[in-house]
Amino acid sequence: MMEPLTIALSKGRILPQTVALFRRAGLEVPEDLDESRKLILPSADGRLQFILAKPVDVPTYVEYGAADLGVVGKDVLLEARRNLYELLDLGIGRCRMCLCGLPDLVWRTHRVASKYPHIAADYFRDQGKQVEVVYLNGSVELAPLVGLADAIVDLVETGRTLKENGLVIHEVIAPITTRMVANRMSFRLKGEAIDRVTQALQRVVGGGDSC
Ligand SMILES: Nc1ncnc2c1ncn2[C@@H]1O[C@H](COP(=O)(O)OP(=O)(O)OP(=O)(O)O)[C@@H](O)[C@H]1O
Ligand SMILES: O=P(O)(O)OC[C@H]1O[C@H](OP(=O)(O)OP(=O)(O)O)[C@H](O)[C@@H]1O
Repeated sequence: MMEPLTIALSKGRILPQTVALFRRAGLEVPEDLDESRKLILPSADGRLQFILAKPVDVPTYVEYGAADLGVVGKDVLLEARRNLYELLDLGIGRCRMCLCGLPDLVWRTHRVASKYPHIAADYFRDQGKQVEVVYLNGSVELAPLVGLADAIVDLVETGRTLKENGLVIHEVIAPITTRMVANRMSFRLKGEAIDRVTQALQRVVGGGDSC
């Protein structure tokens, strides 16, 4: 029996859609994957092994080869800057990375709050604008409301969080979707098994493209 292909899935928001997509692609996903507290779950046919990680940690598992493949948001990939192959756009977890703030954005503190400090810093460097990026781990929309920052760089999906807090989008920095990534060595050594998974998923991703 061949060694199984290890796939790191992001726990949380995108997990149910990821599981649905894998099943639609005819890939065997353990019955209890999204309810169980287990972190390593083999598929019944023994060809795949799923590991469940925090989204932000998925690129780390894949770069070090602890997982051959990973399913993770483009936001996390842009921020993590790991050395991985991006194989497929899965077309789920669709949102936008945006610069947001109060409707009349005034630069007072010259600070921008974000859970994505690299993405924010890259954006302002490209704009030639000097700002201090302040890292926050969530509820980032709070920062401009209480004077911690003038603006934020954060994900916007429906726009509801912005609206309920009196904030608006000033610029869309990047469209975001969930991607499948591969470890560089695995891609060469386990090419056949990786191709099987990639092609199965490619057939069912709505509007997603091969990268
Ligand atoms: N409205 C949204 N807000 C945040 N992420 C979204 C949204 N819509 C899609 N996504 C995608 O879902 C991924 C996972 O989001 P999720 O909230 O589960 O993880 P997280 O930000 O690491 O959460 P936490 O820090 O609370 O564990 C994001 O990286 C992003 O690619
Ligand atoms: O446009 P919307 O549909 O309102 O979605 C966007 C919000 O969702 C995410 O936060 P999340 O719910 O992950 O909580 P967090 O602020 O603790 O990260 C994101 O950081 C925004 O705050």
